Amino acid sequence: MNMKRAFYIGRFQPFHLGHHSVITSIAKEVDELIIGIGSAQTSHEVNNPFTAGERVMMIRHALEDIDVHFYALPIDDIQQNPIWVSYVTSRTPPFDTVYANNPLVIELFEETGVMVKQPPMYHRNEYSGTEIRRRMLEGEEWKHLVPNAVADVIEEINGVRRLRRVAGTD
Ligand SMILES: Nc1ncnc2c1ncn2[C@@H]1O[C@H](COP(=O)(O)OP(=O)(O)OP(=O)(O)O)[C@@H](O)[C@H]1O
Ligand SMILES: NC(=O)c1ccc[n+]([C@@H]2O[C@H](COP(=O)(O)O)[C@@H](O)[C@H]2O)c1
Repeated sequence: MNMKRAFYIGRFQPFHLGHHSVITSIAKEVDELIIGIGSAQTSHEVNNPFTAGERVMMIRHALEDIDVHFYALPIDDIQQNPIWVSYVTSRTPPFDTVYANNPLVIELFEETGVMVKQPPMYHRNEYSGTEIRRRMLEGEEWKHLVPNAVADVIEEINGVRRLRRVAGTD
């Protein structure tokens, strides 16, 4: 069995339609996709409102329509960048390709000889976690920027109220 397996990491605070588009494209190129849920230890912060478990739930429901076998795995941050790639690979199934746009992620993987592909950005001004959290805080429309399943999860966990409370605006 020679599976083509790739790794894609983000904080997914929240998982939005930009991520969904990237994963739809990657799914056409690989047999399996490992989705790393980065900074898994953080939640209840203005820039990181959702827990790792909530982000697992968002991804699981949002990808029900996508034809790829995926693993969504929470990955805590560590203090030492030089050993981060070993740390990641010790917690994931083996993979041969990384898809990333984060410059540090690209640098760390390329230094260890892993191939990194940079997916194109989709409507980056709107499909952005920062923009979606801003809209939630300001009471503006945001649900059209995430898969319907993600909007449902955020409603179930009362995510907007949490964000406003931790921001001190509620
Ligand atoms: N609109 C988009 N199109 C394609 N890729 C995206 C888009 N938004 C984010 N990405 C990529 O997805 C990966 C994970 O991103 P991340 O979870 O940090 O989302 P983000 O929208 O950049 O969040 P934040 O604004 O909170 O930093 C990164 O490699 C990032 O560059
Ligand atoms: N030393 C480390 O723990 C380390 C190094 C590089 C990236 N990361 C994580 O990878 C993720 C990258 O995702 P973003 O593209 O959403 O920033 C983040 O959660 C970031 O903290 C962690």
